[in-house]
Amino acid sequence: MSLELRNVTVTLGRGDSRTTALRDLSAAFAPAALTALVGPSGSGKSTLLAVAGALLRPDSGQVLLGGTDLARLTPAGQARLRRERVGYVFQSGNLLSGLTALEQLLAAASVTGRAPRAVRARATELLAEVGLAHRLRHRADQLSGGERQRIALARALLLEPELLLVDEPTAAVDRERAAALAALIAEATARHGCVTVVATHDPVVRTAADHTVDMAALHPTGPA
Ligand SMILES: Nc1ncnc2c1ncn2[C@@H]1O[C@H](COP(=O)(O)OP(=O)(O)OP(=O)(O)O)[C@@H](O)[C@H]1O
Repeated sequence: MSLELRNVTVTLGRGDSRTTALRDLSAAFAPAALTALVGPSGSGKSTLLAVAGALLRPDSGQVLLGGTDLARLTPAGQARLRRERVGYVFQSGNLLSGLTALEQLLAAASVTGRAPRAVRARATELLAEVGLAHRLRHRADQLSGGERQRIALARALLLEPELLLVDEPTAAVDRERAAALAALIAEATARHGCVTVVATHDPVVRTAADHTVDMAALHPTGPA
C-alpha cells in the first residue's frame, strides 16, 4: 500500500473566502512508515489529509492509493474504502455522543463485521494504551477534547487500517502523554505496515516519525 498525490489542486469556499488550499501539489508517502506532515498554519495539512482519505475531491490531479486513483472509484467504492481501509483521527474526534468510550470502539468494530465480543479485550487494551483505562465507561460528552481524540485514535488502531490519517494528535495533551501517543502511533504503523500521515506542529511527533514532509517545500510560495 502506498499513497501518492499527483498535481493536486483543491479550492475551498466561495466568493470572497475562496482559497486555493492545495496548488498543483505532488507528494509521495512511504508504505509501512510514519510521516510527519509539517508546515505553517494554513498551509493545507488538514486539506491534504481530507483529500488522501477520500473525504474531499480535488478540483484536479490524482490521489493514488495502492496505485488506484480515488476519483475512479464509484461513490459506493469510495464509501467502502473510507469504512474499511482508512482510519481517520481528527481533532473533533467524530464520536457518537450517546456511547461510552468502550462502546465507541465496539460499535466501529461491529460496523466492519468484527464480532464485538472478540474485540472487547483488544479495545480495552488500546484505550489503556492511549491513557484512558479509567474512562472506559464515560460517555463522549463527559470527556475532554484531548480524551475524545484519543478515543478516536484507539478506535482507528483497533480497525487496523491500511491508511491512517491523524490531525494534530498531541495538540490537547501534556508533554508526557504527547510522547506516549507519538510512540504508540509509530509502533502501530510498524506493526500493521500501514501508511500513516500525521499533520503536526509538534517536534515530539517529528522525532517519532520515519519521514517528514514539509508543506512549505511542496508549496514554496505558500497557498493563495
Ligand atoms: N471551508 C473553507 N473555505 C475557505 N477556505 C478554507 C476553508 N477551510 C480551510 N480554508 C483555508 O485553506 C487553507 C488550508 O487550510 P488547512 O486547514 O488545510 O491548513 P492547515 O495547514 O491544516 O492549518 P493548521 O495547521 O492551522 O491546522 C487555509 O488558508 C484556510 O484558511
